[in-house]
Amino acid sequence: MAFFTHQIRRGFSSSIIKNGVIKNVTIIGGGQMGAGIAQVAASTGHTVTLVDTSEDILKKSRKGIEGSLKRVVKKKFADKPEAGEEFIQNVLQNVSISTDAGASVQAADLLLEAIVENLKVKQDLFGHLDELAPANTIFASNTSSLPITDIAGSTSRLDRFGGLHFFNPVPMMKLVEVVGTSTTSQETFDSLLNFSKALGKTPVSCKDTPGFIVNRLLVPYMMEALRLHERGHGSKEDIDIAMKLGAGYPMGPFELCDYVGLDTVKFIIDGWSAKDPHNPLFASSELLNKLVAEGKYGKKTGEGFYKYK
Ligand SMILES: C[C@H](O)CC(=O)SCCNC(=O)CCNC(=O)[C@H](O)C(C)(C)COP(=O)(O)OP(=O)(O)OC[C@H]1O[C@@H](n2cnc3c(N)ncnc32)[C@H](O)[C@@H]1OP(=O)(O)O
Ligand SMILES: NC(=O)c1ccc[n+]([C@@H]2O[C@H](COP(=O)([O-])OP(=O)(O)OC[C@H]3O[C@@H](n4cnc5c(N)ncnc54)[C@H](O)[C@@H]3O)[C@@H](O)[C@H]2O)c1
Repeated sequence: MAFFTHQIRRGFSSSIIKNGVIKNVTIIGGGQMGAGIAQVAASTGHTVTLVDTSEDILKKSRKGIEGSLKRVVKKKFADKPEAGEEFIQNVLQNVSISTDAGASVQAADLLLEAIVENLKVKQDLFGHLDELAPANTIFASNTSSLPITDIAGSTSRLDRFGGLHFFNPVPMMKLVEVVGTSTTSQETFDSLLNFSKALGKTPVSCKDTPGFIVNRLLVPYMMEALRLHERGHGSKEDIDIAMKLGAGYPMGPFELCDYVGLDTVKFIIDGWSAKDPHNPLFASSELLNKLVAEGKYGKKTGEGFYKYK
């Protein structure tokens, strides 16, 4: 059975979002976040098109979704393996993949972006898709740190643009930060909030401030752990153990940096530092810069602060 089709559902000539209820979702970026969001949206009955730049990347996204679904099913259908397998097939049927963002947005009630954490790249993507997408398609970014207002500025749909910030790993993390700008309409904000609930997540409402709520607190903490290590005040292993056993965190800060992606952590902190260079919370880390320069981005590349199989 074909798990995924490469066909775009051309039967829809344009998005037909009804009463602000999001059903068809196009996700741009099939990395750890995009694939995770696609999985959860498809698992909750949404029709998903996942877009990335190459077939190879999308094949990897598909493998990741299948692997994650198997883990979910192992628990959810522990004593009903056949029902579990059926669930997986149904979810996979809800996901199409494509390398053609313009075509895949034609039927989208929601266009959700989860590509690299770079303002210019995000603006270019949204600016381009704004011209191709139906007028009523809602646009949202999963950015970790960039102002939604700045990203939305590349489009002409300022009232239909917001932030939807998910957490990694998406199938496990319950929170979604829903971000409204000064121009996001109440209707759009409500649609995004209700979509988060439909995914089984708990949404919180955030202002368009750097890092929203979680990252504004979490990223400075992670960076301070790196700097503490650089000052020679603790090994990365000891710092990780300390924060897990002494503060009850599921992962230590070095493990978490590797899990998030060191490239993403660097994009976040460099962006904030450029805007507020004297803020010591946003100071850089030589160790982080070195690892990123070496292409060691953490778990997703097989090595970061730690090595992964
Ligand atoms: C920077 C960004 O903008 C914002 C962010 O996202 S910041 C990062 C936020 N995320 C965090 O802080 C994550 C912190 N870590 C955790 O919560 C936990 O370590 C964790 C949920 C990732 C894993 O749980 P843990 O008990 O440590 O490890 P593990 O034994 O691998 O997983 C337990 C179960 O979780 C489930 N699970 C974990 N990852 C999963 C995934 N990707 N898909 C499906 N299920 C998963 C599985 O059921 C797994 O059981 P299994 O091993 O039998 O399959
Ligand atoms: N990693 C996290 O913990 C986390 C959590 C929440 C939010 N975010 C944010 O989500 C976004 C994605 O992060 P990620 O960790 O999934 O990154 P990732 O590196 O795993 O995936 C990014 C994907 O986007 C694709 N891509 C890049 N440019 C593209 C384009 N123009 N068109 C289509 N696809 C393109 C890449 O090929 C890649 O597959 C970033 O903005 C990041 O800040 C990350």
